[in-house]
Amino acid sequence: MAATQLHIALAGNPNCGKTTLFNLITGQNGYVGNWPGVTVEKKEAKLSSDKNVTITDLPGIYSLSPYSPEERVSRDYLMSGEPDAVIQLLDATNLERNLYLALQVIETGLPVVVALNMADLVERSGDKIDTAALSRSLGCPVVMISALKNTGIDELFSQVRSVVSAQAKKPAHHFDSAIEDVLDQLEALLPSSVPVEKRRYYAVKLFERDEQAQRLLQLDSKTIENIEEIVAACERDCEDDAESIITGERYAVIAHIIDECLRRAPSQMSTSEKIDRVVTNRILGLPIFAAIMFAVYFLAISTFGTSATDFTNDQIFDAGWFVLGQGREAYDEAAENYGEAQAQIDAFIEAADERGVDTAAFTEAKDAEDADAAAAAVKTIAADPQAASINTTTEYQPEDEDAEPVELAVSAKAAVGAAAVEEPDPSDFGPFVPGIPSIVEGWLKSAGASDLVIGLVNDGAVAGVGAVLGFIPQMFVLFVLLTFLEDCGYMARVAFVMDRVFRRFGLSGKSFIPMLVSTGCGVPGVLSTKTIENERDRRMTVMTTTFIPCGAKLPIIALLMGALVGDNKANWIAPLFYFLGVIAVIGSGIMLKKTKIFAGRPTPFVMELPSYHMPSPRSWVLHVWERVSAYIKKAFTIIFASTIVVWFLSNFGVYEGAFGFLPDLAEGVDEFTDFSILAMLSGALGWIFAPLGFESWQATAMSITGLVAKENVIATAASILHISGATEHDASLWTAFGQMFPSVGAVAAFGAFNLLCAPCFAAMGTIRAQMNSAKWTAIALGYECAFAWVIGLMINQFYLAANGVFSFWTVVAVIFAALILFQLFRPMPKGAWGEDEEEHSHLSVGKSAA
Ligand SMILES: Nc1nc2c(ncn2[C@@H]2O[C@H](COP(=O)(O)OP(=O)(O)OP(=O)(O)O)[C@@H](O)[C@H]2O)c(=O)[nH]1
Ligand SMILES: [Mg+2]
Repeated sequence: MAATQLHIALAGNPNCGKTTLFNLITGQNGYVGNWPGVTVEKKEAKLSSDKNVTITDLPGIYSLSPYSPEERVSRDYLMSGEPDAVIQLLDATNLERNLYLALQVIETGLPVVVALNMADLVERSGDKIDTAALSRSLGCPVVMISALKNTGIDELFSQVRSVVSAQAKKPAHHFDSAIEDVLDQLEALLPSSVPVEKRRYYAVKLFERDEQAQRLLQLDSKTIENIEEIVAACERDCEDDAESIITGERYAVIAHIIDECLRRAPSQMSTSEKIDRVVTNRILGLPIFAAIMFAVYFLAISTFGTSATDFTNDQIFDAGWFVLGQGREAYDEAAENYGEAQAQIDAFIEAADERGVDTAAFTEAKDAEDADAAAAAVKTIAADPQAASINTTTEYQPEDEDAEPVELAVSAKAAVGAAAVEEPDPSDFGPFVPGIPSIVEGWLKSAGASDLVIGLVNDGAVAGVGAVLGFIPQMFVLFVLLTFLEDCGYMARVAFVMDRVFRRFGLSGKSFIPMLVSTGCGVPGVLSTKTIENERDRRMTVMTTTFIPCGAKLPIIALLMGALVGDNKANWIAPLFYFLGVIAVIGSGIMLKKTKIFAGRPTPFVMELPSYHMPSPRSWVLHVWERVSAYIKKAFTIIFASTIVVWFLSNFGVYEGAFGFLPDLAEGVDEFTDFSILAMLSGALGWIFAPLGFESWQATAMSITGLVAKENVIATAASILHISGATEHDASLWTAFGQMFPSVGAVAAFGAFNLLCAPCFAAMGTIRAQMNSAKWTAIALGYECAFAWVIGLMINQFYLAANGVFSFWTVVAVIFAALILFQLFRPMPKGAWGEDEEEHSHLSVGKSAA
């Protein structure tokens, strides 16, 4: 190929594999999902094998007469004059439907190569396609390919190159001769500036009364009148409207082509159809979906994922760990002995102090962490006659909270013995890997860093970012499972099943696709609402779709579960938070649809169900990696920056009239963070959350930083807990987190609020762009926050009421509950659905292979 720049467009029906092909030939990583409407914006990239060729992946469309925004994107690009050639991709397992668009694209007069994708599936089904005959009928090259299995791609590009350099041609297919005559008349009326190969396209468009084409051609009023007369005459003859006439003609051409080029294998019920019988079953469909999502969240959060996350949080990002199990046991025993010894000494010193013995030397040595000096001081104190007569006992609670407390002797003799017990060093007990904080602290100390810097790095950055990274294993499991469900084709069925539910309250299954995407991330979720033509439905979907827990909310769920149920008990709670999101969407849908602003019939929902297939390992891995890496990137950028800010805000503050670094300023005060700027700022907002049971400044701070990015909820928790030293006494982040709240009800309310309130900055920006109106953005975010607050209020107040605590807020909660129930169950207001007949959704199953 010469060094000229070539632009090639990838056009085709939704879900025919355009993005898969695009990724294959450009090395990009665009979003592939096994349901229609994945790509909603065009995307460009250079061909890997030839940088002079630019490929444009277009949103899938059914026709060139645009109805929805993404159909417009595709048509405008095709007609912009930019593409030098079009690869018209067809799902070869579903030729009829796909040929409809192909004919229109061929009519545009652009150089077209038809690529029949999914060759592998066709072969498996036993169907035979005569590509030579098809090429003759369509008047352009036809190539069998498989984007997934990478076959036929070289042949495809050699054909593309030859059509680009060949003479432009008029389309080869013809309509009924009466219609062709009319089209000829219209062609004759076109300005001479329209090139010969585009004349038929514009003739057809004028026949269809396409406004855009009329405007583009800048016809004078005389010609327009003329055209109208010709079209109207034809309509009278055919007793049909112009658009339907053309549609009918195209289908007649298609029927003829299919007859000639396709030999079907004897039909039998395919495996796909058998599976669909069960999973889209009227009664079983929903319970199956619920069970599957339950399993997904259970597996991700409660099983493998949890132990891995515990490990990262409590070992890697905390104390460190033993490579061998025996080391751990021996170390634990030694640590227990040491703990007992310390308890004996402390009790002894306290008793001695009470008897007036001077214990200052010991306190000093202990503060200086000088073990030898402390031991020596104990000996000196034990020698004092006042102390020598001490003889009592003390109780010691081992680390393991379930273990019985131990009774220990407290006497001079015991203390001297205890002073000889050395603090165990993990490295003496076999291979030990220190945790990141202690490694970092070592480095910083040796570099002469101050306490402030060590605190900033360890309690701020390492604790915060580490806590977020700690959830990667869970995130990984979640995305592996979700990607599988999306790619194998199951999720497309769920959209169909949900359509039946949504339709009841006037939304269509189309609104479910954005929810599906939002399970990964709300940003593409909100973007994918573009496929919803009805503006009211689109706005409502934008408003509610981020209720679905995205990947970044998963750590919140995991943390909540830990705090709510502790270790391994009732760990089936986690999946419920996913359903909280689903219920919030459905409930909001029902309530909003009964308001004037959103009333209206659901848009008809037509969706092709793709055949089931095993996802290709490459796209599976890529997809999971894409999502996990975005999460990691966020941890090191926005979360990192946020934790630094949180650290400063929680370490600096005013204590006894002076402003400064609190650990120095308020030395010896345990809860010094209470005097921090963060505590002041968040405390001022605490009243908002008081009725929800979490007015503490810590919980408020977490909720607010969560608005920047949801990961911040845990990053901030980890940071605050490390600064205040809470996790040092307590092995796990979970328990320490739970202790920040007055009750289980408050923890649940906190979770509900943070999962349902306005999403992160990125998603809010997307909502703004999608709504394209400041007013609607405010309505959307306001609704989300208010809804979240009300749900949180009800959870906390009803929990309190169940425990016999009533207040003014109990009444408010009851009123809200009554209002919600009223709005949910009152009948649809009269006239809200308009006059027209009820429309039904259609299910059409693509011809499928096993
Ligand atoms: N068996 C098989 N599956 C394929 C092939 N090409 C694509 N697929 C699958 O078809 C599904 C849809 O692929 P996409 O590339 O997302 O389709 P698209 O045309 O970009 O869809 P939209 O963006 O919705 O218009 C995915 O599950 C792919 O893995 C193929 O050659 N063989
Ligand atoms: Mg796509």
